[in-house]
Amino acid sequence: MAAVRVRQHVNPLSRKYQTPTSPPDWSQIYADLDQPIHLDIGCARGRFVLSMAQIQPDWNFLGLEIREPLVDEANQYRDQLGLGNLHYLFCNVNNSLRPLLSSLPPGKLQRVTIQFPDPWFKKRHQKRRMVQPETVADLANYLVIGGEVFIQSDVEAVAIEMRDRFQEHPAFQKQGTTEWLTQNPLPVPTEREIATFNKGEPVYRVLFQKIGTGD
Ligand SMILES: C[S@@+](CC[C@H](N)C(=O)[O-])C[C@H]1O[C@@H](n2cnc3c(N)ncnc32)[C@H](O)[C@@H]1O
Repeated sequence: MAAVRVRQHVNPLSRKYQTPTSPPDWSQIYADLDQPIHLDIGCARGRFVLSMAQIQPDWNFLGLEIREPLVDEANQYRDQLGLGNLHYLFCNVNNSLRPLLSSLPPGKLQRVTIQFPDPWFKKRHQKRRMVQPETVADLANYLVIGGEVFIQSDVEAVAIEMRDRFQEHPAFQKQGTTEWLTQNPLPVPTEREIATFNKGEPVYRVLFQKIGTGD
């Protein structure tokens, strides 16, 4: 399937993206709603969850992405492959995460990945970054105890900011004793991860576990 061409970056604070996405009827989406859910935030073309859904058919995978043409293309590809445990949703995570999480079957969100989010280097653009304190609080509310959040970036400052935001929340505990994980604990690299590896550049990775409610 030929890949669609889309803008590389969109501004999540622009007026176009301020209407939160309405959650779908999940029973119409997944073949088995009882399976644990893996949420991939900022999934782009979604190849990571596509492979994961094939490797782990006993999980349901949900990719969230703000560039709608990529979501449409990914869902078409999913349909061609007939995968009943994978879905992609067009949304702005910064205003749709909470309504989406609250609509999921309770107790099923077990794994979250946030991988190579757009860095928005300029100070005045940093409000556009995906992992804001509210993002962490929402994930703390809806992940199951023992659930995991895996984050990675090729931009050290972005990785530090994400890591610190999760570390500051009492519901989350960083796993491992080293500052950064040396290996990806998941069996599939993302497209951006492969590109970074091919350039010989470092990746900064952290795994968190939800250990309590944080109240
Ligand atoms: C650099 S790409 C990384 C894609 C993929 N995770 C990877 O590692 O290859 C970041 C993605 O996050 C998406 N994104 C950025 N802000 C978003 C937001 N507020 N809501 C949903 N997706 C967003 C971008 O459109 C882009 O596709």
